[in-house]
Amino acid sequence: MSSDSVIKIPSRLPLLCTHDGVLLPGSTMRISVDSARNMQLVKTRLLKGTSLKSTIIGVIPNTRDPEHDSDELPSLHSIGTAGLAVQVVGSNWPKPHYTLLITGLCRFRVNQLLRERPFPLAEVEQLDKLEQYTGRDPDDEELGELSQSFYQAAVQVLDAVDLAERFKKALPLLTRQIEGLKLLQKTRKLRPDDDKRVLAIRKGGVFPGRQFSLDDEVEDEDGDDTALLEKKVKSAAMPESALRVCLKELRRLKKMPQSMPEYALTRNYLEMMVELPWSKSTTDCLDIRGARVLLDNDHYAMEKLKRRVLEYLAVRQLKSTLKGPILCFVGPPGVGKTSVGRSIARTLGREFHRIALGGVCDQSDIRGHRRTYVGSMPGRIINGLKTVGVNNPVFLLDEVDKLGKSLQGDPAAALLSSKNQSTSGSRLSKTVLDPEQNHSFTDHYLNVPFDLSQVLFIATANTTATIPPALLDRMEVHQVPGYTEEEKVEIAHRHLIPHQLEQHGLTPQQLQIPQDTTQEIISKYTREAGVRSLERKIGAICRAVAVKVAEGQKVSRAESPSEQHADQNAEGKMEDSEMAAPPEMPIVSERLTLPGVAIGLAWTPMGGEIMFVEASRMEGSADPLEGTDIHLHFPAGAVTKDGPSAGVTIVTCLASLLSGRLVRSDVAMTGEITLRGLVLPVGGIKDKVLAAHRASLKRLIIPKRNEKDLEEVPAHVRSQLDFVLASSLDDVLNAAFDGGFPSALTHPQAVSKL
Ligand SMILES: Nc1ncnc2c1ncn2[C@@H]1O[C@H](COP(=O)(O)OP(=O)(O)OP(=O)(O)O)[C@@H](O)[C@H]1O
Repeated sequence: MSSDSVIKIPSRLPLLCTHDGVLLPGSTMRISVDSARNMQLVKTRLLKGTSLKSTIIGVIPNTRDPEHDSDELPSLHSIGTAGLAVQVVGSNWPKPHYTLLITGLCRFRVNQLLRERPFPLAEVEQLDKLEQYTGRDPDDEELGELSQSFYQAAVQVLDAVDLAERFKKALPLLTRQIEGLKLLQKTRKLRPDDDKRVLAIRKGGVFPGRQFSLDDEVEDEDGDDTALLEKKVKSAAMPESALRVCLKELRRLKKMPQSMPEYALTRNYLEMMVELPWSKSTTDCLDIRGARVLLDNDHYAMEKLKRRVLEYLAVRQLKSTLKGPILCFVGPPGVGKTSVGRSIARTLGREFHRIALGGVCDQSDIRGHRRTYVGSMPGRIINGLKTVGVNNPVFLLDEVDKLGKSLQGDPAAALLSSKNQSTSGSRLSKTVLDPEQNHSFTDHYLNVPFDLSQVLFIATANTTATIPPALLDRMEVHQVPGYTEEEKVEIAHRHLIPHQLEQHGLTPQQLQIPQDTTQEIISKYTREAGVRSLERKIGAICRAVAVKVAEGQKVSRAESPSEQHADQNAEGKMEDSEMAAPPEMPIVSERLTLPGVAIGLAWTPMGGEIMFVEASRMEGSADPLEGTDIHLHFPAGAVTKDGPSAGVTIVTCLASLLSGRLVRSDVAMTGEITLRGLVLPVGGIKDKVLAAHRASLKRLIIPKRNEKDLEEVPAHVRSQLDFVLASSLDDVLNAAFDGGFPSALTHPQAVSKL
């Protein structure tokens, strides 16, 4: 190595202060310059200078926060790098600045700052030399060899003037570089603990004396934590297969650095596994006599349902391993379906959990997400088990008729067994409701079977029409019909009022609601099959009274709702739209002032409804009535109308229209009609009768073959209605019109031409 290859820098150097990046000897760096001092340096020294010496400047890190870089001299680091300005490019956009290309030559120390303006100039001492390793260095063999081979490789590429040749030379070098990097990556993966060590060493670097104690601390804390988890896993009493999976995951967890995202995922999984009630259960305390008392105490009326529930419980008592049917309570809202489910849990001494299925349209809602998904979690069944903490709760699957379907799979299928759902080859996927299979229900998140055979499932729905048939097939359906007014009054006084008083912190002395007030609320302020809205109205009264009690007034008796309403409005204290003026009732008579209108009875998922059917005729060309078009209309667009039970009403409506005679306004009817004029039976008789009774109708025309269903109608309701049991169209028309209706056969134009 010749002495002239050693670079010597001037003893006085202008200083360029940098914020971003540190120039090191031997490297080349692009530096953007825009501060006043640096701009001056570039203008007066680099652009005006003519000698090689004038292109050497000192590049020194400015340790002051650039935000506070003012006119004062920056806080300069005491050591900098002398650099050769290879290129200077000026630009005015976005603001005036220069971009310098500088090659670092050697380090220097600032001995004395000679001046500060227009740019700093310093007396410096050169610290190292940038040497060229062109030959073998006897002092450092390895460095020499490396430099030699690097040099040779570089010269080879330099020699290749032809582009193809150059590619051929450069490619193997590039490939080797990539392979090297890959290898490095692989070894990092193999030794994931490295990260942790690096972290610990870094901490140790700051406090060298504590280097290893810090490391140990991290390991210890982590070790304690996983040891605790391991203990929990072992004491969770999980089945063999689940335990195996947990132990495997624990082993993986121990090897993972905490900073790895998978660490948290695995931990969460293990925490979930240990919290599940694998073998925790409550002991059934079934006493049929006690159950009967409890059911009667909790619920007024609903005799048929309570009887069936008792039968179900009795069989369970006699045969503990019963893989019985799943009870499904179907009825309008607010008739006590959920509440009966809760009572069943109480009679058995079991935990109760409600799983709302309304609107669920993704299978993973029930069976969970696989752990590969970000944010994956178990489905509602497993979550429910975690919540109740035992493996034999009563699960109420609420609103099974409102399960949706989507691209994410059919949630109903997740509740059932289905060959299409096979998870691996011929193996059937284990599903929730199938008693033969649910002992090994596999949630996607857990990925190990959980035994659901001890869970008692009960389902509720408003209608069976939208329950997927395969699901319906698994269940034993029990219709829960709506209540009569009298039943509602009883329910209100026995259950709803005491419950609402308690909810609002009132005593029975502070608020007494007389029966006739309840009756008035029911008939004028609610129109529903169940008692939900009634309960809300009672709640509204309680709120109003609570205000008065809190203000110091004593309320001994609730005013009738209309008085109360007037009172509240006068005082302007309670703006409760729930207690608005009652609708005009009965609302029937005014509608039947024209021929061509008849009242039908419909069954909807919300209970029975009276339904007007209207027909009007206009000029037209339709057959069978030459020159006449008929418009048939079913008002109340929001009420779904399907099924054949409007048949008799439509015919009556048409008969009225064509004969110009009025249908009796206190008559409602239901029944299917055949082409030959026979009346066929229909469903939902009890709900329909109750709806007619609510609407103060007097006469009901129902199919003769539905006579047996009248048994379900409470006697006092039956006694207030005049039932006409129709087997033919003549029976219907005779009962619907005052003074009867001449036989259809005497009107040849009305005979079907089909
Ligand atoms: N026969 C009854 N005896 C006592 N309380 C009743 C009776 N029927 C309903 N209730 C009360 O009415 C309220 C509503 O009942 P619940 O929530 O069980 O209705 P639901 O039929 O499940 O309605 P949904 O279909 O909307 O879920 C509850 O407070 C319940 O206790």
